[in-house]
Amino acid sequence: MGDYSVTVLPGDGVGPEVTEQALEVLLTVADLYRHKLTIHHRLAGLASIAAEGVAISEATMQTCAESDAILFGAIGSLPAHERRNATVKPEQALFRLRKDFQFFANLRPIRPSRSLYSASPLKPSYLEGTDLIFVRELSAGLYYGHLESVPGKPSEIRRTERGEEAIDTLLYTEQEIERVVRAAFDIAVARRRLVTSVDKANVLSSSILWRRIVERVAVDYPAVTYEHILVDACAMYLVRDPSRFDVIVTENLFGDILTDQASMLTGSIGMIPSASLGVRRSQAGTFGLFEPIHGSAPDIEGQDKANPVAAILSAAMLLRHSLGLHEEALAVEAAVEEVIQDGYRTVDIQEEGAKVVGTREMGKRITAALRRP
Ligand SMILES: NC(=O)c1ccc[n+]([C@@H]2O[C@H](COP(=O)([O-])OP(=O)(O)OC[C@H]3O[C@@H](n4cnc5c(N)ncnc54)[C@H](O)[C@@H]3O)[C@@H](O)[C@H]2O)c1
Ligand SMILES: CC(C)[C@H](C(=O)O)[C@@H](O)C(=O)O
Ligand SMILES: [Mg+2]
Repeated sequence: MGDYSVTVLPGDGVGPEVTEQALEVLLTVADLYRHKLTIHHRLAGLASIAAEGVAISEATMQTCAESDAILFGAIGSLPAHERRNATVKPEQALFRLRKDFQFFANLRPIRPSRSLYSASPLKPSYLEGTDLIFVRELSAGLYYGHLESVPGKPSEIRRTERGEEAIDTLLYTEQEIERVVRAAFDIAVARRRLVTSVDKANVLSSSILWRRIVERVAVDYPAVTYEHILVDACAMYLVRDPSRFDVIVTENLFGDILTDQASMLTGSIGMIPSASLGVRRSQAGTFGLFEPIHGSAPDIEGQDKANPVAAILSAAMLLRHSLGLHEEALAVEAAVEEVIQDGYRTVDIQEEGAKVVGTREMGKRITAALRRP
């Protein structure tokens, strides 16, 4: 029996709806295995801006720092054009969490369930055997050019004599590349031992450095096969032959885009969880942030339509990676699979003959299916 603490940041839009279900699962599994779980509920994103004027407060950052893990929903719900000129943006909460806690490795597993093959736009024959994991670099690259901590590396729109111009900076240090590449090779050792490094080395300097560092790291992993592929070709292979991949490692923006695309192999973006990990150890694992890869889904907010599976599987990743509770994580994953096999579907994965249920009922059924193996 362990004693753990988790900070919960439900965020905006469907964030609170799916996080409520994930939290119920987490509390139930903790109960089942007799662990003590202390939950700190805090605000992030628009919810925090409305209440405290900032996307995430110092006090909330401190609470996160004192926890074993962070369970995150989603942030941001206004259409981007409505808040284009706002200086305080909900996304800043994520950037702050990722940068301050150095969450450099973002794991996004894509493993289509056989029971959901017909929910995917791809034919089942293309999906068979697909089991891959993205390791997306998360704390550097284009996303961070705007930070004052990177002087002279701007991200801005500026006026010139010829009109406006815009600039973003894609900066990677060799240390930032090496640590995420190493994380990918470490993961591959325990899987099918194939790393695919995705870049745009035919154009970008940052990708040329990235490739060099992959070559250097690979020397330490003689049992792992690796390949380099260009990001545009990767987008094509993900649809043509997804089962060829095992571990895909790539920089921040490429990883953001490719993972939303790859989510459709499972039928919906509402199915894909993620773990954002750094170097800090928690009492039995690695301190991390766990969230679905989807956003606040303003188009379905408040309608009990969001698929809670991505959030629930993120809770499973939290159990595994930050609390070191492997059996408990498997119990959550088995409960999700059981409910799907029983034919329950949220609208995003609905198929002919399926029993379509809302966010709450899907969550309730998964909670009810939890048992100790
Ligand atoms: N990590 C995060 O918090 C995160 C991630 C992505 C986007 N965002 C933010 O979310 C807002 C909306 O962005 P967007 O519309 O481009 O992306 P989105 O992921 O919110 O939604 C894209 C589409 O997927 C659907 N969808 C998303 N999650 C779903 C779920 N659980 N079940 C069923 N359908 C689901 C939505 O209804 C929508 O049609 C933006 O402000 C964006 O910045 C936040
Ligand atoms: C909200 C946004 C900044 C974020 C990202 O691009 O990293 C999201 O799309 C994600 O995938 O977590
Ligand atoms: Mg994204």
